[in-house]
Amino acid sequence: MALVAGRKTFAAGKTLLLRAGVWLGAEAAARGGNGARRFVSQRVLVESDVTAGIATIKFKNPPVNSLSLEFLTEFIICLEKLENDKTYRGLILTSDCPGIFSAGLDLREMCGKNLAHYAEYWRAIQETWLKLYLSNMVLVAAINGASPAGGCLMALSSDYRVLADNPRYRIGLNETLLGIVAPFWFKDVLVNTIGHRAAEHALQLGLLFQPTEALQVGMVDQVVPEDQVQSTALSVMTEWLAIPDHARQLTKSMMRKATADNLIKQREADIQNFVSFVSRDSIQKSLQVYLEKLKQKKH
Ligand SMILES: CCCCCCCCCCC/C=C/C(=O)SCCNC(=O)CCNC(=O)[C@H](O)C(C)(C)COP(=O)(O)OP(=O)(O)OC[C@H]1O[C@@H](n2cnc3c(N)ncnc32)[C@H](O)[C@@H]1OP(=O)(O)O
Repeated sequence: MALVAGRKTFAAGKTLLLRAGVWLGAEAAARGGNGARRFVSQRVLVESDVTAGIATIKFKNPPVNSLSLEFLTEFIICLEKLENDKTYRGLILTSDCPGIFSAGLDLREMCGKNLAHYAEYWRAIQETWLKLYLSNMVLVAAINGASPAGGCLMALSSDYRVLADNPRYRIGLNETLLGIVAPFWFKDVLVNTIGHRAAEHALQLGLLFQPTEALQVGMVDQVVPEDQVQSTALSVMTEWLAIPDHARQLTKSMMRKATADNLIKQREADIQNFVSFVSRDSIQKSLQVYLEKLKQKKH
């Protein structure tokens, strides 16, 4: 296993520093005789079935798979590796943390840090989304836990969503409940998925949907018993992979390009908006109060 500290070049000529300990070597994979490979990185587990051309990424950033900068850095590297390796045509996104798909953005990255950190963090969030949303692979989200805000965005950026039937696993863009605002591109993805009226309702109220409601509003495509999430994701994937890649990829791009371009053309302005919004005293206070509430919930 190669443990390195290095630099990763992102769009717009910017760089994101890789933290020491980030895994870089696919060669670290344990290779089975049956075409199965398993890549191990600290926060992102990649299992793959080479014969089927399907990889599974399991988020492994306990306790709640928050999208910390370190997690995002590893995740982007894994995504790039899979995207560039023509072996893989399909990718399943799921969680290794029981009961949580992802708690969304890591609130600690947005609290009490300096402006340069907020900018670096937001660039990584943008990069993650663009890579997911525009992936040439078929993406199926096997949502095996709670999926608020940024966690929901990751699921919404997939091509198909299977959610475990557990009323505790709520999904939605709940930003307003934190006193913050979902950025326009989160909103665009939600509108593309559930339509304008339902999105307006959900976004203003910060609705987190239980599985049956999420299915009803079109936020997920299927709700299945918890122990069938992975097998259902796999059979959906097989169905999607039966379509010729070039035709499906061009169609996906036709459907998604305008939404992605909307961010790409104003990435720097979007970063500046985020930095000035999140660094306001009132927003810092809201986020701190929210974090404190989460902590106190236990006691
Ligand atoms: C003018 C317009 C300009 C616009 C500019 C942009 C504006 C900003 C846009 C930002 C968009 C934000 C997107 C987001 O994703 S924000 C994050 C939203 N996430 C949440 O609200 C989820 C919060 N968490 C929970 O609800 C629960 O933790 C959860 C259901 C996920 C799990 O519950 P469980 O009971 O299992 O676990 P705990 O609540 O006890 O949590 C365990 C510990 O984890 C900490 N925690 C939880 N969530 C987060 C998080 N998102 N970030 C960091 N830390 C988190 C929690 O505090 C516990 O910590 P301790 O063990 O230390 O107490």
